[in-house]
Amino acid sequence: MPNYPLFSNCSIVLLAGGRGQRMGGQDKGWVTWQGHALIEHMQRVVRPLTDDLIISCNRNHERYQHLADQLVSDPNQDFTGPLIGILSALKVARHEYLMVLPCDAPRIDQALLQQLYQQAGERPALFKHQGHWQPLFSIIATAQLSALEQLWQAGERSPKHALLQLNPVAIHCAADEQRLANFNDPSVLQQPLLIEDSLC
Ligand SMILES: Nc1nc2c(ncn2[C@@H]2O[C@H](COP(=O)(O)OP(=O)(O)OP(=O)(O)O)[C@@H](O)[C@H]2O)c(=O)[nH]1
Ligand SMILES: [Mg+2]
Repeated sequence: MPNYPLFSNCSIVLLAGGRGQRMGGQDKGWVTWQGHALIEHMQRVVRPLTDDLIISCNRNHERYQHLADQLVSDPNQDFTGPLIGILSALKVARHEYLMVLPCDAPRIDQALLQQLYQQAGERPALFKHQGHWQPLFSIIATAQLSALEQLWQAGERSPKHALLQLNPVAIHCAADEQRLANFNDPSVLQQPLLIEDSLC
């Protein structure tokens, strides 16, 4: 029997606080794909990994509460982007590290997240795919909160630019990596499961 949680010193935040404009203004976490909400796909993968699962959301709090250990919400209604969700999660995270994930990447799996976890350290670690940093697939020491807050106070709103200020470690992905795929608009909801995917 494995010991749960599998990542012993790591909180995880699922970012679900966006406007979902490209999904017609829907709360993306509750958009259904293959019979389950996107947030349910994500929660199924990460639930065994942590005993501190945080969901950053601005709507449907009661529904999200059933899936998480803690909820955070943005301090205002402006949808200033995911960096505010990351900051809010860093403030309440109970562990030394915070793994950051979006709510709309239902192809992720534990093997991919293990790669991220293995790079946990003083410097943030981020996936890099086809030359592009993926700041919403990252792991950050909670001790970096004050540095990120200073950047926020100075007007920074981009998670990528903020994390790049902290000299991050890149985790390079294969060019054909599918597991980081974001579901941004309704057209992708028609995509089938990959052959190796399985849903409990
Ligand atoms: N807390 C918080 N999270 C956000 C905010 N904006 C985006 N996110 C989250 O960041 C991730 C990436 O954002 P997008 O893929 O652009 O999602 P979105 O902003 O809801 O969708 P669009 O309105 O179509 O851009 C998603 O998991 C969002 O839920 C925000 O203002 N606050
Ligand atoms: Mg957006």
